Amino acid sequence: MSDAYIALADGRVLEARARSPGRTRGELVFTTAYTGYEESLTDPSYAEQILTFSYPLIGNYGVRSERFESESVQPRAAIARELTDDVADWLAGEGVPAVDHVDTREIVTTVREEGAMACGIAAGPDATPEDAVEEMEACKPMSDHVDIGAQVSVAEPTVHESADGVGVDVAMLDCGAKGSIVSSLTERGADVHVLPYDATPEDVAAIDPDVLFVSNGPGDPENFVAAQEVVDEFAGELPLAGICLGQQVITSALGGSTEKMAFGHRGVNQPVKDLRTDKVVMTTQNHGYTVADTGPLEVTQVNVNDDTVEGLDSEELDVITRQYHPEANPGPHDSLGFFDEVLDLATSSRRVAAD
Ligand SMILES: NC(=O)CC[C@H](N)C(=O)O
Repeated sequence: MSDAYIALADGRVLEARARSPGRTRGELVFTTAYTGYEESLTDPSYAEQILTFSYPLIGNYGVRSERFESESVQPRAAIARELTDDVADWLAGEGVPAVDHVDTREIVTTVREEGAMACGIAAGPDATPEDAVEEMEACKPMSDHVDIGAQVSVAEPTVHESADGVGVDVAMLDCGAKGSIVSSLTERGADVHVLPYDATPEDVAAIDPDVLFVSNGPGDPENFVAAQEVVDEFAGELPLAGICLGQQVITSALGGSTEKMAFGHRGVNQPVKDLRTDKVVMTTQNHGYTVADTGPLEVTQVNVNDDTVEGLDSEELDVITRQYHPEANPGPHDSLGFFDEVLDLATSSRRVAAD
């Protein structure tokens, strides 16, 4: 007998097995990643979403906190064909509902055909289909989470110093930053000054940084109004860099725009072509919005599957951004050189300014 229910916005209720009890709701999305489940489940960009794994077995190499991207589990719930006890116990300990023994192919096909949608879950001995439907009906569209940054950002500025400093100071607007983005910069010798998502231009100026970096983050990039204002203030004055939501926020701030995709890109084998070299690399991705109008920025990289914007640069404004995740663990690491380019931008523009 089923003890878990998944209610979809199209009216269907799927039966499942409760692996971590509770009731919740969120935007239903899927990832095709077959590895990196600890990283995905702690990626702040999944806030307010219910994450379905299309790979059938999740948890086969345990759970280790060294691999976490943040301190807590970020999606509101997890769905898989089969979750190991390691993952189920971890999620239960964190109070995050999880279900398995469900046909995840049906969920993936539905999301591919109908788009990311409202979803409700009820799991546990007393769960009913009506509970799941009630949750689904209370689910808000992602763009209605106007202050989602507050859920995932640091509350106070935090400095991550590099062991082998090269004298580069990065001011990072933390819109829900993954730990690997910070460590990819400190490993290359940068000191990273992490600021709350709603930091002011004065907060950034006080650091006197060599580059302003906008992190990844959850939800609709147009809701990150304060970050857009900071970018607008420093455009042309400081080099700008960003990943995922960071690319979207920088583009909007400079006069471009973003739009919601039908179901987004979430996985570890998204092919990206660099238009300058014609080289294609494999990338990890997790986004549901995309750049629609690039404003003053030049498209340097595109997705081979659907031509969406993957990389933007501006020599004039000293901007370099990526829609995908060069830092992703466990990988692929084909595009890690992005962080070297960010540091080059920070140091070369400083030299020019000093001349
Ligand atoms: N990983 C991210 O930064 C995601 C950005 C944004 N929330 C999107 O879904 O497109």
